[in-house]
Amino acid sequence: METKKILKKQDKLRRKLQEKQKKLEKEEKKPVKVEDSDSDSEPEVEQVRDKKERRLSAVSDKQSEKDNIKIDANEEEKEVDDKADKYFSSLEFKDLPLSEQTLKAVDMLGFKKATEIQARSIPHVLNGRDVLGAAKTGSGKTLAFMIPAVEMLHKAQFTQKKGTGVLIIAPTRELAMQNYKWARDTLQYHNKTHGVVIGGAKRSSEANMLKKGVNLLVATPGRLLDHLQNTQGFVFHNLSMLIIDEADAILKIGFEEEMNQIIKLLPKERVTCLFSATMTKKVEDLCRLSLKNPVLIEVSKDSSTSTVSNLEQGYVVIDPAKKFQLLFTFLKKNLKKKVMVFMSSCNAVKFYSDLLNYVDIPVKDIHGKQKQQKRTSTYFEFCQAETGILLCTDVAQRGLDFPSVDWIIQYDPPDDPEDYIHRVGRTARGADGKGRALLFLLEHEIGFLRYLRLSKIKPNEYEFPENKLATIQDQFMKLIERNYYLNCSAKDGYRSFLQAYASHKQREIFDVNQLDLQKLAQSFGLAAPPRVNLNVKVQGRTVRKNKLKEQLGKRAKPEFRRDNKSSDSRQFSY
Ligand SMILES: Nc1ncnc2c1ncn2[C@@H]1O[C@H](COP(=O)(O)OP(=O)(O)OP(=O)(O)O)[C@@H](O)[C@H]1O
Repeated sequence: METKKILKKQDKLRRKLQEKQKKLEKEEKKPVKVEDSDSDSEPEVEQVRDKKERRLSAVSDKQSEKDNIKIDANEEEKEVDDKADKYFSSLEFKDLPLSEQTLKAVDMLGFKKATEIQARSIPHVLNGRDVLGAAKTGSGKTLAFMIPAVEMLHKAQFTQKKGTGVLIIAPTRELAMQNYKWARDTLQYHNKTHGVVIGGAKRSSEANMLKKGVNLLVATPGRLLDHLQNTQGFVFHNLSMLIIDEADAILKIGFEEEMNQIIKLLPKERVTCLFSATMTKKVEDLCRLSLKNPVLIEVSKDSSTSTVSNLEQGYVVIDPAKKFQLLFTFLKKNLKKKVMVFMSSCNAVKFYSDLLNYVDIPVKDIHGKQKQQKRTSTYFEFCQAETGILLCTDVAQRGLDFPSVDWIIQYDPPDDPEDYIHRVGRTARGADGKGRALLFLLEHEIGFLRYLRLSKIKPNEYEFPENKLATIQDQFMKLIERNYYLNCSAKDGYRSFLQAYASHKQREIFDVNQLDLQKLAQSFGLAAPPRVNLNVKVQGRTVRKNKLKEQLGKRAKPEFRRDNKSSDSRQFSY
């Protein structure tokens, strides 16, 4: 019932978007001759494709990850082409060889023109080519694979008996649910069956559904492998299309082994589409394993920025003791906006969520330690909300399409520039999406800006005058001192923050030894840093640095349990 309500609301939002899009098109038509740009762009697309294809085979010739990155970086420096930033292509969906049912569904969704990534990849997939795709956040990658997937089922006249014809694998449960929603929308005028299997959901009802025959299946890797291996009557030998969404995130989370096993179990004769924001060594390995002679489609590769142009981004250098004060002041001023706040650990999200709700700043939270039901309902609630605050870990960083988010706050730093891009990509989505992002940095973390710049991310420095910060620190500390529950929660949050910090990917910048623990504790409302059972340096006292790093590193290892292969337990480590 709830899902129906949500879908209605989302349809309303989509209609709004459609109106805006029409307006935008009208404006676009004035200065730009679409026909001209189109006729120019065709050969260019081919050229780009040839070049990329050559590069892809070079990659499969076991070129090292390092070399590959170097080549890309050099090209990026040379070719600065902002034209690649345009959102829509000149291709209309009606010009594609699509079934009436799919065209009707796309029309119902309010879409007329294909985005760049859609225009470039749909024709290839329709022709049965494997595709390796990359484009900026919010550029419409989902429909780029969903439309040909649905068309394939239609053309092959898939019946329920034939079982699964299309399989879409996504890294997180929320992204799987979102993909499933797109699948349902795109399939609404076809008579094909569809379903979703995700960790945390009831396995037995999923198994029953699979036995009946699910033509288009969306899944997270752990649960999928479980069904592939253990669900009798799950027919997947007719699989014709495999889609791997956010491949780099799937591997980053730790699903490499599952993915290898899944690929081994699936029929070899199929079309495969793999979408990935970054080409890491692991993604290359997965490409080699799963794709056959793919077309590489990269949109906006040569753009001067890695983030979308409608995004205003800034950073602020903040004293750790004032971090929460700044967050509080910001949220208080933006209660009528839609804001996402990223933190580095589940316990920190939990603490700040408890605290803010306690002091009457209503916030929702999403993190990997919650039950799936709670995660799902929060996800849908925030999708529907026109305003509101969501505190989250990186579990909400990838692919999620929350409509109209105004602000992305990175209260704790991301792991790397890619994570930065995905976090800020939750705003300024779609053709006319606008948004703002703010990164909190401590003094010793400023070096991270250099990494961001290398990845073509150039946030501006923002300043927050101290006298404008809400004077809440004393009350905050008193509250944490007196309230037993909040006190325990604060200590857990503090410990988890430290562990996350100590396991940071770029430890030379995010160096745990540089943290002023006294001040850090204050940002959790604690008068003194709690014992973490580690010899952490407290204000200037250096304590066996190497040993500390070793200990922190050991303790801070992700909580992945190798023995729990069949559930998506790794998602809980966020
Ligand atoms: N052809 C289109 N015309 C107008 N809007 C579109 C079109 N295709 C997609 N959109 C809108 O763009 C938004 C982003 O789409 P989508 O979630 O597929 O992006 P994405 O590229 O997968 O982003 P991310 O990298 O963050 O996962 C959606 O809200 C969708 O409604």
